[in-house]
Formats: sequence, C-alpha cells, structure tokens
Amino acid sequence: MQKLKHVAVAGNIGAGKTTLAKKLSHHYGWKTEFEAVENNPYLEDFYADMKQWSFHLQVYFLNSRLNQVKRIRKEEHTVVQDRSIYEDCFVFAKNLYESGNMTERDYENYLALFKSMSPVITPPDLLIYLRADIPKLVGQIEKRGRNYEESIRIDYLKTLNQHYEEWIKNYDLGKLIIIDVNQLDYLNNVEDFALIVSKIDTEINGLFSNQ
Ligand SMILES: Nc1ncnc2c1ncn2[C@@H]1O[C@H](COP(=O)(O)OP(=O)(O)OP(=O)(O)O)[C@@H](O)[C@H]1O
Repeated sequence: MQKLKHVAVAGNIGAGKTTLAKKLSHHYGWKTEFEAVENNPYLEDFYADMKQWSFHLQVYFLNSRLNQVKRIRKEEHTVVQDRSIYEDCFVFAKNLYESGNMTERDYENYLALFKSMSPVITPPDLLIYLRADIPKLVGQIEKRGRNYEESIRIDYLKTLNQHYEEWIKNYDLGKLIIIDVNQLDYLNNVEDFALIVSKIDTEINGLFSNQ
C-alpha cells in the first residue's frame, strides 16, 4: 500500500504556505520542513539589489531545498514541506533570468547544477498549489511586515504568478491539488480549513485505493 510521505505546499510570496503547512501538520500529525528565513545570508541583500545577488541566493535555496528533500526521504513520518524545489528553479530562477536580473551564464550554470542534482530529487506525493491574486499577496506581505520585503514590487509578484501558472499547468510529477485562496481565511475560519482538508482527504483516499 502506498503511503503519503511527502506533501509540498506551493505558491507565490505571501500566498499563505507557512500558515497552511502549520495547520496541516497540527491536523494530520505531519512533520514540517520550513525555510529558515532569519538565517538566510542573502535574502536581505537580494531584495536590495536583485541583479547583484540573484545567483548567490538561488544557489543557497537550491542547496537548502535539496537537503530538505534528502531529510524527507529518510524520514519515516509524513512531512509537509513549505515550498518545493521545483519552484526555486522553474519559477524564481526562471523569472530572475527572464526579467534581466540573472545573466545568461549564471542561469545556465544554475540549470546545469539543478540537472546534476536531479537524480537525487524526488517529487512530493502530493503538491498543494495555493493560487492567489496580487491584492491578496500584497495584503498578506504587508500584514507580516518583514522590512526587507517592503521593496517587493507588484511587477515582481505578477511575473512570479505568471511563472507559477505556467509551471502548474505542466506539472505532472504526482498528485496535485489547486486551491484558490483569494476568498479563503483558513487561519481563522474553521469551514475554510475544513474545505481544504476534505480535498486532501479525497486525494489521500485516491492514493490508497490505487494500490
Ligand atoms: N528561490 C527563491 N528565490 C527568491 N526568493 C525566494 C526563493 N525562495 C523563497 N524566496 C523568498 O524567501 C522569503 C521567505 O519565504 P517564506 O518561506 O517565508 O515563504 P513566503 O514565500 O513568504 O510564503 P508564505 O507567505 O506563503 O508562507 C520570501 O520573501 C520568498 O519570496
């Protein structure tokens, strides 16, 4: 019987991944893998000057996310991961290159590194994509008030959203749930959270019954 081992929550900056991952961990008893924002040595510099720091930041995230994947694989419990490694490559790095914030040689170098790593990368059993429009993202980014995120431009969020949609349209590495979170408040509204849980339960049952 297949077991749900690795769940990843995907979505743009401020979509509410961390909140959902925490709530799912509490509800299902899953372990969590979060990105430690405070210890990131490049994030603040990156937001101040993307051109200068994009490559450094992407290599940092790639390595950090690969280590998460390796830990998840070893773990016998189910783990919910806050953002997948595919988003780093197919959304963030791609967006930086296409917007002129990463040079071609750096991007090619990055892609070659990603390719070398790919035999070790296993996809999540279930990917939950949180789809959010710009006003929702902006509202949530403002609410949490991280200083360095004040410089995030609407344009940046918009092109990230376009890359997210492109990536998710072609995503075929495992089970996928798409949740439009624009009208949801699963932190404070029990019914909104229950709606997400019921979608996940359906997928979990599907995983089991396929065996
Ligand atoms: N590969 C990446 N390239 C550029 N920035 C990234 C990358 N991965 C994460 N970040 C940035 O790191 C910061 C920390 O992300 P964090 O894990 O808190 O999630 P978030 O995107 O803010 O999501 P949410 O609000 O949905 O929990 C954010 O500003 C995020 O955009």
